[in-house]
Amino acid sequence: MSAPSSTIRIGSRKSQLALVQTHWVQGELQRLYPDHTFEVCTMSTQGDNILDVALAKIGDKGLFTKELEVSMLKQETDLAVHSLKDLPTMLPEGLGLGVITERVDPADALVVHADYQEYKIETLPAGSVIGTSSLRRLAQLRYHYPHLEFKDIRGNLNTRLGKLDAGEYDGIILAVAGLQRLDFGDRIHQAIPAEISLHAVGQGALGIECREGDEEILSILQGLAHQPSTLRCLAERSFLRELEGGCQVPIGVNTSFEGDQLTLVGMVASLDGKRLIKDQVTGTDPEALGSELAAKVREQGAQEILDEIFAEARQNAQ
Ligand SMILES: NCc1[nH]cc(CCC(=O)O)c1CC(=O)O
Repeated sequence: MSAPSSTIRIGSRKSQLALVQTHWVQGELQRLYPDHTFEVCTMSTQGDNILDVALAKIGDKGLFTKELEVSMLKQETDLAVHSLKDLPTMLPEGLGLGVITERVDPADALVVHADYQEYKIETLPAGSVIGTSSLRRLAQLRYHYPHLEFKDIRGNLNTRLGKLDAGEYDGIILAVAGLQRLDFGDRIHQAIPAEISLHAVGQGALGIECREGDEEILSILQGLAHQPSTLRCLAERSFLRELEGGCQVPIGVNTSFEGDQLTLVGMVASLDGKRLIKDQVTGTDPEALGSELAAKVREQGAQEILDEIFAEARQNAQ
């Protein structure tokens, strides 16, 4: 006789993007394990409740993950689906990153107002107003295009596109992945080349968190594993962890495979866009690549840039 089927509870934020991602995971797991029942439990996180504050200024790690984590530790849910880039590199005791799914395009995208259709990021006229809430996008774009103006933008995808179309911005920068997942792929005006904007650590992949040592859940999650995406994202996360950066620091990466050789490109930039330190390493051990690259950019002054940003964040928090 087979074991009685059990119900596995999946925690998710309530945002549209989170729900699309969670329902995709639920569907895939249900297809792979038809004898189990997969149930979605939605909850609000701290990050969802402070939509009108400039996120960058909050700078708290785990803003979008804490409530989901508490519920797993209380055995109320069994796993949580995150955009990997929102998942801190250090997880609470008792929890771990169970699996990384196949990554979609990790690039950033330029979305433009109707009057700016003729331009690309590299041809936008001086003074064009670009909306972004990401320090990483801001610092890199300022570095390459000091003649553009940058304005903070918050809210979910619909809100942001609405503000753009209403004329508050000439263009905004969003992740290709989020736009595609929410069926706004037709609004992608330009995928910004990696030479201009290195993407966020883990961008475009999902990270599924679960209790450490929960062998049943860990083995179920292996059904969703994607090896190349996992190696790339682990190298990126190792780089970020070594630099002790959260999701709100101007750190960008890019990874690529040539045979079994993984290349990790990483950069740290100052918020004024005046300094940008970028380097790369190649090898096969993702954790080692991340720490090796962190050491290389540190030698070139990355730590000073990060220390300035942390000092300013502490001052803002007072
Ligand atoms: N910062 C919020 C966030 N978290 C995940 C995505 C979607 C892209 C992804 O899965 O990496 C987005 C939106 C964005 O950056 O435009």
